[in-house]
Amino acid sequence: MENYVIEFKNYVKKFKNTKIGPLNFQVEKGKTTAILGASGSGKSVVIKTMIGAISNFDGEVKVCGYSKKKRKAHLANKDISFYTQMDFSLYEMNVVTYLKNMCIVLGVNKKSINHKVDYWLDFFDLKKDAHKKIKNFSWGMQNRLSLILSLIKDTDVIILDEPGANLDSSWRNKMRNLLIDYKNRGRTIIITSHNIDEINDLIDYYVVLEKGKLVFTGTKLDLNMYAKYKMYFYEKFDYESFQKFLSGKNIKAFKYDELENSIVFATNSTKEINWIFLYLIKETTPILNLVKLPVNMDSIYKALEDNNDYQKEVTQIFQNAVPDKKSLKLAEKLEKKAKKEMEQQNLEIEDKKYYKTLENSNFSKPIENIESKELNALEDIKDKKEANNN
Ligand SMILES: Nc1ncnc2c1ncn2[C@@H]1O[C@H](COP(=O)(O)OP(=O)(O)OP(=O)(O)O)[C@@H](O)[C@H]1O
Repeated sequence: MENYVIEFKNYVKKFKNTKIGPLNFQVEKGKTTAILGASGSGKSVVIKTMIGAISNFDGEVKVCGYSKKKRKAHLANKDISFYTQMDFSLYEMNVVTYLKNMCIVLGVNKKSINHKVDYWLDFFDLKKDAHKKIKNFSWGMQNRLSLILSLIKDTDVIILDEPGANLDSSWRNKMRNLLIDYKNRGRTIIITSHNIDEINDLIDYYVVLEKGKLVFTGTKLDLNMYAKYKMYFYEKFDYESFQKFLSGKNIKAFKYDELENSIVFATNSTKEINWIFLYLIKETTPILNLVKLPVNMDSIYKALEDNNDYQKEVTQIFQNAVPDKKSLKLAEKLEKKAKKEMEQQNLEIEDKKYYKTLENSNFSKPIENIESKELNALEDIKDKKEANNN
C-alpha cells in the first residue's frame, strides 16, 4: 500500500514574472503536513495544484495515486476535502438548501445528508441562522460555512488553506480541537497558516517555501527549532555569569535588554527550563514574568540558518584533505556539538537525577548523583534557610 498521499516531483509552475519550483516533496499518509512560507512564497499555488485548480505545470504531481496530468486526474478529488475562504455575498439561498445541494454535488451519501447538514450547522453554531440568506451572513459566519463545506464530505485527506482566517479565537480553538481529533483518527491533514504557533504542536512534517523555492522538508526533529522565551526581572541581571552557567546546557541565550531588564533564551526541550529556575534560585533572583514567544516564520528561517551553518561546517571539513588549523578548530567545535547531542540523549537520565534532587530538597538526607554546581545551588538555599531560622 502506497504510503504517500501526495507527491511532487520536479514540479515547476511558471507565471509571467514568477516561477514556483522546482519542488520535490511528499505528504505521508496519516500525518499532518504544513506548507509554510511568507506571503507570496507559493503556498496557494502548491495547494491549487493539489486540488487540480492549476493543471498546466512541468514535472509530476500525484494525488491519492492519480497523476494530476492524466485524464482521470479529477478522480483524486473524491478522496480529498478542501477548505478555502469563499465569498458568499451573491448567494440568495438559505444555508440549509445550499448545503443539501452541495452534498449532492460532492457525492455525499443521500441517506446521510439531512443528518450531516444538521450536525455541522449545530457544531458551527449556525442552526439559529439556518433560514437566513447566505449573502446576509457576516464574514465569520461565511467562514464557518466554508469550513462545513470542507468537513461534510468526511474524507481521510483534508487540505486546509488558512482555516483560521476571519475566525475569532474561540472558533480557532474549536477548529484546532477538531484537527487534533482528525489527527488522532489517522487522517491526513495538509494545512497552510500564518498563525504557525497555533498549529505547531500538530505538525509532523514541514514543507517550507521561500520566494517559490523549497528551502526545507522534514520533521520537527530535522528542523531542530528552538522555542524562545522572554524572562523579565525586577532589577539588573548578571548576564555574564548567566551565560557561563549555560555552557554545557542545551539552552541558548540571545540577548539582555538592560532597559526593560529582560533576557531572551531558547531551548529545543522544555525540560531544560528547569536549569534556568535552578540558577535563579541559586542567585536569589526573582522574576517578574516569563513569556513564551510565538513560533513564526522568523523562528523557522532562523532554525534553517543554524542547520545550514552546521552543514557548511561539516562539508568544509571533509573537503579539506589535509586538515589545517581552521579545520581542526571546526572539528573541535563539531565534536563539542556531537557531545552536546549525546548529552541531550541522556537528558532523561539527568532529569531523573534532577527531580530526585528536588524531592530531596528538604535536606534531611544527603543528596547523591548531582552536578556540583546544582548541589551548590541547593546548599546555598539550605544555608539561607538555616540563617533565617536562627
Ligand atoms: N494566476 C497567477 N498569475 C500570475 N502570478 C501568480 C498567479 N498565482 C500566483 N502568482 C504568483 O505566484 C507567487 C506565489 O503566490 P501564492 O498565492 O501561491 O503565494 P502564498 O504563499 O499563498 O501567499 P499568501 O500567504 O499571501 O496567500 C506570487 O508572486 C504570485 O503573484
